[in-house]
Order: sequence, then structure tokens, then C-alpha cells
Amino acid sequence: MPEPREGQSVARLELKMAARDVNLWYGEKQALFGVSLDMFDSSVTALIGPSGCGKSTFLRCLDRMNDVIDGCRVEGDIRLDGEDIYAPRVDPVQLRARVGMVFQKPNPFPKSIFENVAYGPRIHGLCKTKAEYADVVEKSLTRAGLWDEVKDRLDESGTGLSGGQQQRLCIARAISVNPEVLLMDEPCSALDPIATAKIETLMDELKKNLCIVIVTHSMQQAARVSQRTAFFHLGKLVEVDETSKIFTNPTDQRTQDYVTGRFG
Ligand SMILES: Nc1ncnc2c1ncn2[C@@H]1O[C@H](COP(=O)(O)OP(=O)(O)OP(=O)(O)O)[C@@H](O)[C@H]1O
Repeated sequence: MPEPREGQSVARLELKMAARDVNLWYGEKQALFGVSLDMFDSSVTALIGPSGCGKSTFLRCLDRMNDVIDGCRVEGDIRLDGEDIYAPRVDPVQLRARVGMVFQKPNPFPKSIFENVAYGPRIHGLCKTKAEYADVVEKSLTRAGLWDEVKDRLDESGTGLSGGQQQRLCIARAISVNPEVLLMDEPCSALDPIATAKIETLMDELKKNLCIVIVTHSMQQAARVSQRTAFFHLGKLVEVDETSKIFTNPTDQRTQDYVTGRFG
């Protein structure tokens, strides 16, 4: 599918994930209220909003990470390519191969750089021979923009890399199983501006073959990397639109106040 052009209407993009009327409770406390959001292929959707408004909670609904939180209950409908990801027949482990996640703090395994990337293909049985593993590791590290920096030290520990390199290693690990969706929860908040710029450039490249959903506290980052932006407030999705519209001419006063720095 061709890459969407800047400002191109979402009508041209292919729907990848669709959330409808999602409500979520942590025990008695409701954290999401009737959230409905479409997320498209070959594009980046940014989730913005004040601290505690439910961005990460919503992101975790998309790969069923909330399943492992005691007392957490999700209601509503979330579809990937039209299939209900909460249907009983769906195996969350298989789902997470299709919907990858990159976290705020780089979290490489205490294993070699090679093994960090080969891990996913190994548990999903995607490769048969050593050469196939070597190939997938090289391709994933190349796509993550890290190959040239690590190709001579693949046996060294992933935890010995710089923070920015570790985050790119985590991206390589996430994409090694060929996910269709990549969720990124504030992936640059622990990184310096140069490492951040590298990840942002990378996202631009990766989105050609992926649906990316990113939580970010940086409105500059949302404006730079995303085509669509969703503004959350107090567990509700207030407004979603093309990023340029959200930042220049939002419909809701609360969005206007947030993007102009009047609260949050
Ligand atoms: N595991 C949990 N158990 C109980 N409550 C939680 C849990 N995780 C989040 N919450 C609550 O749910 C609400 C939404 O939190 P969430 O982390 O999704 O917000 P956020 O918008 O991502 O915030 P931030 O920008 O600070 O990361 C908050 O009130 C938070 O305290």
C-alpha cells in the first residue's frame, strides 16, 4: 500500500484496529469511559492528554496487556482486521506477535544483542536454521537503525548499550516477529534529544508497513510523527482528528486548552 501523503484524508487509509465503546475498571475505579477510536495502517496515531487520563490504559487494551492486571475489567469491542481480539479463541500470546509493544523505559533482556532479537522468532517458531535466525536478526536490527552500530558485537549483552541504542534494540525485538501494529508507550521519555530524533526518524520509516499507536507527553513529538491525534481527558476520548487540525483548529475547548498549554 502506498504511503499516505501529509494531510491526506484518512478515507484513503486502511482501517487496522477499531475500538468501540471501551470501558475499563481497575477494581471499583473506572478508568476508561466509552472510548471509540479507529487506527489506520501505514500511519501513526498519537494519544495525548494530561497525566492519568487513561492513555496508557487504552494502549494496553490493544494488546490485552491489561489481562494480567488483577481486578482489571474491560468492556467494549476491539477489532484487529475486523476480528474481535477479546474473543475466547484468541490467544493473547499470538495476539502480541501481531500487536507489538515498546515501553517507556528500554527493557532489553539480560541476554546478548542477538538473543534479544532472536527471542520472539524462537518462541513463535518462525525460523528453522541458524542462517534464518541470523537473517531475521540482521533485518530487524537494520530496520531499527541499529545494525551498523552493533554488527561486530552481537554476542555482547543488550544491557550494555546506551539508552537510545537499547530502545532501538527493543524496537528490533518487537518487529522481529513481523507485527502489524506497533504500540509505543512514551518511547522517548527516557532519551536525550539526539536519541529521540533517531527514534522519530525510525517511526517515519517503520510506519510504511505498520499501524503505529504512540502515547506521548510531547505535543511537539505528536505533531512531528503522527498523522492522527487523539486527545484524552479524564478517561474519555474528547476528540480525534488529523494531527494538523488538532493542533491548529480543534473542535473542543478542552483540546484547545491542552494544546495551547492552558492545562495539563
Ligand atoms: N494497574 C493499575 N491499577 C489501578 N489503577 C491504575 C492502574 N494503572 C493505571 N491506573 C489508574 O488509571 C488511570 C489512568 O492511568 P493511565 O496510566 O492509563 O494514564 P496516562 O494518561 O497514561 O497517564 P501518564 O501520562 O501519567 O502515564 C489513573 O487514575 C491511574 O491511577
